[in-house]
Amino acid sequence: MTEPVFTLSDIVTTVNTGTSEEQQILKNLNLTINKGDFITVIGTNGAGKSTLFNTIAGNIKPASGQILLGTKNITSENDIKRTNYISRVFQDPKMGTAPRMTVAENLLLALNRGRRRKFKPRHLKQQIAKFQELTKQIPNGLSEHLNTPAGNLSGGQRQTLSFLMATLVQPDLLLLDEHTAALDPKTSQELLKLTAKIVEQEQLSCLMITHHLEDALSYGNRTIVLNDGQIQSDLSGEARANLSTTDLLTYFNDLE
Ligand SMILES: Nc1ncnc2c1ncn2[C@@H]1O[C@H](COP(=O)(O)OP(=O)(O)OP(=O)(O)O)[C@@H](O)[C@H]1O
Repeated sequence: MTEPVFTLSDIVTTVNTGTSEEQQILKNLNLTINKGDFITVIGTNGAGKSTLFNTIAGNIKPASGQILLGTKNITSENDIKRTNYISRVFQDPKMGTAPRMTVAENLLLALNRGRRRKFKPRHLKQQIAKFQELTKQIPNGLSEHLNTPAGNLSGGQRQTLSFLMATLVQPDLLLLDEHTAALDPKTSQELLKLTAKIVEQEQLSCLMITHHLEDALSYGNRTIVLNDGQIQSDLSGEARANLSTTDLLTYFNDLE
């Protein structure tokens, strides 16, 4: 039986509230995310995808509506508190890692997420073998750079590190905000494959924004189409399996 891990009910998100520029971005949006759902999110520029993620992560407080984590109402919890159970990977490889800390130190930081633990060199030593295994999963040389500061990594290596950090301690919800868009095609596909592997292995619940319709259909078990601040379509099962990218493109164009 499926159980909701995250529920958005009647979410209204406005920007520039109280000014003449006030604008409703999310318009009574409803979404239920079940345990193990890997949902790809598509939509035209300005449809509200980033605003949806900002609302889920607590960066923007909705004007109305309710956000539930399981059965717990977290609508008023701030973004910092939500990092204990929501992980996010951004498009920009520079976000999500500490540039002056080494790869291994960054991973240790991620391993200690939500725990009050002081940083000690012996803790790092205890984890090195694990970190080596973890980084070896992708053939981009990250495993040979455990002692390199994150700021000196290539974009692909740094984004892999961000992704591994986001999933090292299992989050209740993983948000992938076009996390492979800034990478070259080969590196992008490698990271997408690693994403699918880890999401499945760890049975993570995940939302992934993408502009690649092929990726939107080939990864995950559900695709939602966002249009003008609402979920226009929620595709899964046979309906999704039978859809080609051409069908989806037509569909997509109909929205504009
Ligand atoms: N802080 C803000 N102030 C004013 N307008 C905003 C703000 N945040 C978002 N918007 C507007 O809300 C709309 C939705 O933006 P959002 O970034 O969520 O779209 P998106 O679907 O992620 O687009 P893209 O694919 O281009 O990244 C856009 O019209 C945008 O200009």
